[in-house]
Amino acid sequence: MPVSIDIDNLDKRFVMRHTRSIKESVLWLLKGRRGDLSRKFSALEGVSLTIQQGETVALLGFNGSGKSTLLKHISGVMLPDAGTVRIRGRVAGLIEVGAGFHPDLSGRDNVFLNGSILGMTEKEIRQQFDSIVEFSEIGEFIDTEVRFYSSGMYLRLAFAVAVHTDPDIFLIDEILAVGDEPFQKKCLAKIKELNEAGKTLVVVSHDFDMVRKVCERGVVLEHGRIVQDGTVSEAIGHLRAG
Ligand SMILES: Nc1ncnc2c1ncn2[C@@H]1O[C@H](COP(=O)(O)OP(=O)(O)OP(=O)(O)O)[C@@H](O)[C@H]1O
Repeated sequence: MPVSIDIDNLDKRFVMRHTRSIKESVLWLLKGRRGDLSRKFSALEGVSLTIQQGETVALLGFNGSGKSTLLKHISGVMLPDAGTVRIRGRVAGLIEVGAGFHPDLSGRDNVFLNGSILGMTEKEIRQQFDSIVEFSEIGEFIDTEVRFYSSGMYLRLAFAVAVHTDPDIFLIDEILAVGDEPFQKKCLAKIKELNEAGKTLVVVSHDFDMVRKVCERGVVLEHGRIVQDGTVSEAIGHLRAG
């Protein structure tokens, strides 16, 4: 199987922002602004991961362990401080509800906007449009500005567009949680269908039941480092053992 995602020695550091007391700030100014008021910390450190085409991978870990940051690097919306991420094929990501949507535009216009961001041509979007709207079950709200959508409605439209882009790699961050149960079931069935067609899937979730249903491999992150990489059951076992 060819490699789908190849991550080598990835580092990402963020500035830790602190609110400072007036006294601390004045002292800092009096000392000639010496020293740094902000501290950096590593959200990802030396992360290397190779995912083959067609694999289903869950990124697991406690809050703040770096899962979403890693997914954002795979999707390309975030750039590393060091290391490389190599991707083979088209990536579609459901990473933040509403990302890639313009609030002042209707659902219809956003399908075209989002579809083109995800690499579809206008002709492809026109051909798929009815099927996208049908999958989303948005109905007549398709001509409403999306600022009036509920988070579940956003998800429905975003998911519908993403699966119609024919992605080679599908990334999902937690957001299925905002869908109601029937829609979640429909999404899971669609995800399975994509995987059976040989697509690669990377999921970030705290929902172990869902993760067990869709993923075979489990990668556990702890303080920005990979501490376990095996079957999804082994990964969940590792987390439960604390
Ligand atoms: N844009 C950013 N600027 C500064 N710090 C950030 C930024 N994005 C994430 N972080 C920090 O990086 C760390 C990892 O965050 P991340 O969202 O990747 O964790 P996570 O494992 O997805 O957590 P959760 O399970 O809570 O969603 C956290 O400490 C977070 O505060």
